[in-house]
This record gives sequence, C-alpha cells and structure tokens, in this order.
Amino acid sequence: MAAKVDWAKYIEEQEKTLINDVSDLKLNKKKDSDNTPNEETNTEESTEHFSPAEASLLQKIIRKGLVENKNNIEIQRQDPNSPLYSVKTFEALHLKPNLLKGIYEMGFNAPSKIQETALPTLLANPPQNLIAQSQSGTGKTAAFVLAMLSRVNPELHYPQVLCLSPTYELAIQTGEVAAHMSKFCPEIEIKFAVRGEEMPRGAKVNEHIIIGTPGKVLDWGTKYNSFDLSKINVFVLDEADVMIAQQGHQDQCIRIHKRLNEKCQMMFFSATYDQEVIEFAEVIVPNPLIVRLKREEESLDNIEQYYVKCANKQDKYNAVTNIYGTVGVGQAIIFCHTRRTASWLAEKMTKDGHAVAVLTGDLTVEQRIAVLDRFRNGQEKVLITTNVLSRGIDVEQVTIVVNFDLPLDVNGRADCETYLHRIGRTGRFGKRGIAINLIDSPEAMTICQTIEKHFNRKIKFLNAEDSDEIEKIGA
Ligand SMILES: Nc1ncnc2c1ncn2[C@@H]1O[C@H](COP(=O)(O)OP(=O)(O)OP(=O)(O)O)[C@@H](O)[C@H]1O
Repeated sequence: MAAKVDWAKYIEEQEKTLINDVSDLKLNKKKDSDNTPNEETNTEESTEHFSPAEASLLQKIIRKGLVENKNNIEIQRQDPNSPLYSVKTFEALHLKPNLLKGIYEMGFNAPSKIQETALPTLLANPPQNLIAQSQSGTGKTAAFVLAMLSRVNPELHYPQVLCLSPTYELAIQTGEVAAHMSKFCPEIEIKFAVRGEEMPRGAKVNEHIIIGTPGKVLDWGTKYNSFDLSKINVFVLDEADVMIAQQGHQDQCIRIHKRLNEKCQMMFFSATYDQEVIEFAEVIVPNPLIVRLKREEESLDNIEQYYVKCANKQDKYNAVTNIYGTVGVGQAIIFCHTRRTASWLAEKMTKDGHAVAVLTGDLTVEQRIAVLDRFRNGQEKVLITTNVLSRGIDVEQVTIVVNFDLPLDVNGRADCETYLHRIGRTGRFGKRGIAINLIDSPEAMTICQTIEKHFNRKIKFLNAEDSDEIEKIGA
C-alpha cells in the first residue's frame, strides 16, 4: 500500500513553487513530452523455451476465439453486471436534437453504463464535477465529448471547453469523435492544441473547444495568451490518472488547472486510478461526484489473457510471427518496452517479408498520424509500438494485443495500470479480444503473476496438451 500523502499540503507547496511569471515558465521542451514517461526504459534479454505445440495452440485460439458475434454484445447490454448495460435511452438524456442525430448517425443505439451514469450529472445545472472510472472501451470518450458539445454556446467566439489528452494521437482521435458527433452542429468549432499546430504570437483562438496535450495548451494559455484559461467553463482530463500522477504530466496540468475559474466544471475520466491519484484528484476537483470500479471489475471478461513461455528474444520473435500468421480475422498491436526493441522487431519482421507498421515517440507527428491512419484502414495488420499507444487508442478491429515485453514502472516493478490500458486496445465495446504475454525470464514470470494477483484475473498458460483449455477458449 502506498504511503499516505497529504495532498492539500502537497498542492499548497506546489503552488508556492510554481512560477507565476509566464516568461519564466520552464515548459517541458523534451521531444517526447506527449508520451507517457516510461516509454524509453531498457530491457534485458534472458532465456527459456517456446514449443511448436504452444505455437499451434496459439493459432487455434486465435482462429476460434475471435469469431465476432453481434448478438453477444446485445446480450451483454442486458446483463446488469456488464459495463455496456443501461436502462436509459439517449432520448432520456435530453440532448440537443442535432447531437442526438449525430449519435445515431455514429451507430450508437443506447448509452453504455458509464454514459448513462455520467451524462445526467455532466449535463445538469448547476454544473457538477465528476471523477469517473470505467473499463477501457466502454464509451468514456463519447460520454465526455457529448457533455463538451452540449455545454458550448456557439454565439460566443472564444474557447469555452478544454480537453487534455496525454498524447498527440489521443487528442486527434478525441477531436475526430467530437467532429463526428457534432456533424449536425456545424456552428460548433474545434481547435487542436498539439505538436505541429502553431499560433502566431498575439493571435487568438476563436474556436469553442480546444482539444490538446498539456504542453501545447500551457503554451497557448499562458506564454502566447492565445486564449483565456479563466473563461473555460468545462475542463476535461482524459486518462486523468496519468495526467495527474507525479510520473505523468502533473506539473503542466496543475499549472493549467490553477488558472481556471472556480466555477469551471471539471470532468476526470480514466479506466484506472490508484489510491494516491484518486486522493489527489479529490483535492483538486471541488465537491466531485465519484464513480469508481471495484478492483475486480477493472479488467474485462471479454478479453482472454494468456502467457507463453519463451526461451529468449528470438523465441519471442517466433511467437510473434506465429500470431502474425493467423490474424486474418483482425489486427494486432504488439507492445515493446523500448523504441529499440520495437525497431528491432519491426526490422526483423519486415526482412522476413511481413508488412508491419511501427509507431514510437521519435517519429514526427506527420509520420505518427500516417502510421495510425494506415493501421486504422487495415493497410497493415500488425502495429508494433511502445507505451505511447497504450492508452485510449480505439481501433475496433484489433483482436489481439501482444505484450512482447510486460509493462514496468520506473522502478522496474509491474505496471498494472499500463497493462490494463494496453490490453484494453482490444475487446472494444464488448467485442472479444485476446491478450498474450511473452515471458522469457523468471523475472518476467513474477511480473506476470503480480499483474494476475492485482486484478485477480487468471492469465492462462498456453499448453498444447491441455484440451480443456482449448475447449474453453473456443466456447
Ligand atoms: N453507446 C454506444 N453504442 C455503441 N458504440 C459505442 C457507444 N459508446 C461508445 N461506443 C464505441 O465504443 C468504442 C470504445 O469507446 P471509447 O473509445 O469511448 O472507450 P473508452 O472508454 O474511452 O476507452 P479507453 O479507456 O480505452 O479510452 C468506440 O469505437 C465507440 O465508438
């Protein structure tokens, strides 16, 4: 259990040390400021064994387990324990008619549990603050985007809503959801504040909604005075835990947060919050309504988790190419611990004639978005990446997530939160997904067991001799 932190005191100290003179702002100019900070740590290689029998089981699982069943999603919707369950309709939420039209146009028939729970609170007057947790892929983005769009007064030509995302890709994705949802509200305008978007000194943002990453938003809101942070009425923190965790973007987010007016409505969303972070959130969000999951509810039943024992890096490679050979029904994301491993894997697979994409924080923004677009369009079936894509990215066809390396925190311990976000790239909105962990050392095995214990969810061993296991998976 983490040591108890006196957050009120901590913030007070932070506020004292924060430099108010904007000319003194030491913005994080590091190239990768939009990435989660643990992207670039090193991994060691070690040894064990990956058998052909396991490879064959892997293929069976992948073929059997991923047959899409639409009825299954409707069945889940009627199960009160499912995160997709809802008794309400979108009509019952009294949304603006043109927003409702936009939602239906996106193919949404009914709200999910988090949408049903959060939206009445988020749309109520006087505005109510919210700290919300819901599993990955259960519609949090749609919930806060709907609230953002509902709160805009299009007649006022300045930013009224601010949404912060931890990465460039996620900010763009959220903006695309907002653009889609507001298709019938052309009067609502959105501006991205991300790397590559520049505002000339003295120029003002006239759009109603800003969606961006903390560094750029801080630049525009303070250094360049491109918009007035005190006029923001709605402040959304997506992936809120990583945004306010000390290892994340805390410093920048607090600098933004402290310039908001006291009536500004705050909405914090994530699939994970550790205790320390939630305590911190409760201090910086006045009188919040808190929607939290129990630990055992955090991981999703629709994502089956496995581990495969491998002898070494080459064996892991063999496992990956086996998986690759079978992903005809969907797409795969492979997570590596470092850029170096990601590049090594991509190069090796490419040399062996496989078409794979690689996305790491060292690419330019144009390259990053081009890679993701190609993957979304199905031009590559496999995307090799690091933690930079562990959160929020929504690609419906991703049926398999492979942890080439298990996620570690800065101290080399199991990073359970990142694990959950990574595997949540599959199994979106009730679909079935598979997560496969490649284990190549006793240390990796311990990490895997720690993750298993943390969520109290079985991570099954792939053993070709075990016919029961195959049957279960195929069910
Ligand atoms: N009410 C709905 N009906 C049908 N599909 C929906 C609904 N709400 C969201 N979706 C779809 O479900 C998918 C996952 O939603 P979303 O990206 O909002 O999840 P999330 O909870 O934000 O996930 P993460 O924790 O990974 O960020 C998206 O493709 C979205 O279009």
